[in-house]
Formats: sequence, structure tokens, C-alpha cells
Amino acid sequence: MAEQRVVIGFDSSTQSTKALAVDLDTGAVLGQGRAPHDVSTGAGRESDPEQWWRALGEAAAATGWADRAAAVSIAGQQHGLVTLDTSGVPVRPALLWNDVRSAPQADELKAAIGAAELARRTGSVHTAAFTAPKWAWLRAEDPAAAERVAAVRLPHDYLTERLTGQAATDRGDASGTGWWGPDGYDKDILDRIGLDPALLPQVLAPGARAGVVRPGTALRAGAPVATGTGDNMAAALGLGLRPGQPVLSLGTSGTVYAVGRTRPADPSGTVAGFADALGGWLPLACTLNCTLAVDRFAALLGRDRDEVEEGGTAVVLPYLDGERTPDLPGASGLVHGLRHDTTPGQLLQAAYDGAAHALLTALDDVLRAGGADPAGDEPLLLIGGGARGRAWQRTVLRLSGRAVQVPDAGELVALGAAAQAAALLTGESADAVARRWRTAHGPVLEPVRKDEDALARIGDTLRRAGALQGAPAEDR
Ligand SMILES: Nc1ncnc2c1ncn2[C@@H]1O[C@H](COP(=O)(O)OP(=O)(O)O)[C@@H](O)[C@H]1O
Ligand SMILES: O=C(CO)[C@@H](O)[C@H](O)COP(=O)(O)O
Repeated sequence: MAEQRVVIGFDSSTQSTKALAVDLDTGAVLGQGRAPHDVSTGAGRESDPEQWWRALGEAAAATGWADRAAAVSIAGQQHGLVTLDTSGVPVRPALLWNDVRSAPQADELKAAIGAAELARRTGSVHTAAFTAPKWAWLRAEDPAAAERVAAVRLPHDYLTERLTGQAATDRGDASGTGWWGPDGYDKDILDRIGLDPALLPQVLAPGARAGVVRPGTALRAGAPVATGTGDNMAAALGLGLRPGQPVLSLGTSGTVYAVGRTRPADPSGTVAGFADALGGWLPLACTLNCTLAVDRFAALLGRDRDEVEEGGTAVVLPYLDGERTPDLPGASGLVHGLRHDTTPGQLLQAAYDGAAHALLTALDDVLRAGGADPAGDEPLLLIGGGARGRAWQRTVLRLSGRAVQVPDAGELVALGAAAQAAALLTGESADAVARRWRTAHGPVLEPVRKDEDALARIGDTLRRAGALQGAPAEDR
């Protein structure tokens, strides 16, 4: 009998590291692991990269397959700024994608280069989330730390390098830095933010091998390691996405995306023109406030997260962390439209609606940006921790008017990384591996009538809340 080959895929995301050990032939998940991360609260959002590395080892061990892994790959939260000294040790905690302190530096880049030109060169108009303004923030606010930096990495690059000893990244995650375009690193942007390109890793080709596991880690020494990629790009692989199939991910961030045939360049900044991990594109819109914001409202109301009630006039803009879509980094949570008869359940439902609004109103633009027809009838694939929630499912049905498919498989990011690892061994493309594993299989929820009234109420509140939420005068 042929020997069973098992690959391990990792998702080093905002709140935790998740690992899946997967049978290369059948796609069966044979073991799982998870270890939590700490994220700072207060003005910024920072995490310790050393903790991610320890979490990766713990999650790997918990799968029960770490010392037998045939191949490995690591996907990670996008955009984070990891700074290393000459010994490869983090100079300071990493600045995460949802840290909005770099908003002024994003504005400076926009003013200096212009939104349309940024979109043309990098695919995206920079917000505080992107790595480029984070580096500019570090130089301005913590120059002593910036001086000590000998290497700059994204979260997944840092972990891959700890595993292999090789400094490498991939085009998917590189496309979220704001200093990369299809021709490579953008020297002009790097110059403007004072970052020496020699500090950056090489961008490897899709399907390439980053190296092999070096001795002394939790994983089998000598196992080949794929490039890894950003978490959204990995989920696209993990679902085996074909162009035009829309995805909505409900996690710490909310994201909506589709694989595109054409390279996106949206000067309005709503759609980020990311690259995917295969040579195509991944137009995407992202919010900062998703499952955590809704769970906070449930806690404030003393309710279970599914104890919602539809109806009423309440509107919640749940921008507890500031917001990125719309680009309102200085915003805070806002409740509007309360009446004597507003119930706690209606208020909680309004928080769900407020969190889903920007994602679902960006969906058509995302599809168009990648050359797909927004009127297509592909079901919306619902993934991420929130996808299991009854109230989330119902909210997405109501506000999208589309059929919604909930894959049986959880952890699509880690599955995508596992598919990338498998592809190293079989020579297939990672998305083809995922399709062979039937990862997207799951029930399709029938569409319901789109709740245009709720969408209009939220849109109206958003427009009128401009000054309170720190919108620039011209947008009010
Ligand atoms: N059954 C559920 N209903 C609604 N939300 C859920 C459910 N299970 C988990 N979550 C939410 O999922 C989130 C974690 O999602 P996940 O995709 O793992 O996050 P991330 O990858 O950003 O770390 C948590 O914030 C939690 O609120
Ligand atoms: O910033 C983005 C996408 O541009 C986020 O989607 C991050 O990649 C974090 O992802 P999660 O930890 O929420 O999965």
C-alpha cells in the first residue's frame, strides 16, 4: 500500500494561528491545531512576532503530524510590518493591518503621488492598513527603532524565514505592501518613505519553493516549504476559486473578493487591487470592524450573538476600531434612529447590518474590477469564523439578495496553504488541488428579497455622519 502523504497548512491570522494536517490524496483533514495571539489595545494594534512563531510550533504539534509533514506552507494576516535587526530578531512588536495610527502617512502618500497614480502603479490607493505608510509612521514616531532595522518582512515572510532560513515572499502578500507593482518593488515609493529595497525579501514566482524546513523546529527537517501568501489569497486558493465567484469572509476583518481576469486599479480606493498567489488578481474590499465589533455589541447588550430581531429604525455604524471601508480611520461607533420601541435584539441586528453594509455595497465593484459581471448568479461563498453564525448568515442573505454557500470546511486559509504545500509535491496548481479536495462543498442557502430599506437607512446615516466621523470636508 502506498505511504500516506500529509501536508500541513498554517493560517497565522490576527487572533490566532491555526494549523491543518491534510491527506494529500483525499483532502481529508487528519489533525488540527490552534494557538492564540495577543493583540495590543489602546491607540495602536501590535503583536509580538515571537509569539506567532511559538504559536506556529504549538499549533503544528497539536495536529499530531508535525514530525511527519511531507510539505508545509504558511499563510498570514496581510500588511503587517515586521522589523528585524541584524540577528533576525524583531526590533519591536509588529504593526498590524488594523492599526490606524499610520493614517496621516497614508494621506501624505496620496497627496504626493495622487490616488489615480497610486492605483495605476500598485493596484491600490493606500490607507493606514498598507505596509508603506506603517514604515513611514515608524520612521516618524520611533526613529531609534527604525534605525536598527536590517530587514523588513510581512507576517508570513517572517514565519517562512524562521522555518527555512530563506528571505522570501510572494506576489499576493507583496501586493498589500503599497510598494509593489507588477514590475516589482516601486523604487519611487520606497524612496519617498525612506526604505532601502535591500531590506526586502525576494518575491518568488507562484508555485515556487521557498526552501526546506531547517533542523530544530517543530516540523520535520528537510520538508519542502511553499512560498505561503496573504490570508485572503490563501483562502482563494483553499476554495479553488474560479474568476467571478464572489467570497465574503467574516473574521477579525471583513473582506469581500473574487479572482479577477483583469488587473484592478480603482482610484476611489474602495477596491484594493491585490495580486493573487497564482499570477492573476484578487480585487478586494476590507473592513476593520466585523466579528469582534458585533460581538462587542452583543456583550454590551448582554445578549447571545444570535439573539437578534429584524425590523425597527435603528442604525449602527460599528466603527469601534476606526474604519477602512469607508476610509474613516478616526471614526468611532455610532448609534442612530433609536425610538422608545427599539428592542435590544433590533439594536444587535443593526450592528450586524452596519458591519455587513460596506462589504455588500462593494461587492459589485469588486466583481467589475476583476472583469466579472456583477449580475451573475454565482452564490456568495461565506467563510471565516462568523460564517457559522446563524445571525451572520441571515444578515448576508438579507443584505445581498444572493444565494449564499457555506462550505462545510472551516479554516479555508489554512486549507489553501495546505493546497500550496501539496502543489509542491504533485506539480498541480494549488487551486486545482483544492478543487480535487472539494473544499468549497457545502449547503447553498436560497436567496431572499434584498432589504433595500435597511441598506438605504445605513447609507443615509453614513452620509450625514460625515463630520462626526472625521470625513474630509469634500466628502461631506
Ligand atoms: N458561531 C459563530 N457565530 C458568529 N461569530 C463567530 C462564531 N464562531 C466564531 N465567531 C467569530 O469568529 C471570529 C474569529 O474568526 P476568524 O476567521 O478565525 O478570525 P481571524 O482569522 O481574523 O483571526 C471571532 O471574532 C468570533 O467572534
Ligand atoms: O487587511 C486585510 C486585507 O486587506 C485583512 O483581511 C488581514 O489580512 C487580516 O485578516 P484576518 O486576520 O481578519 O483574517
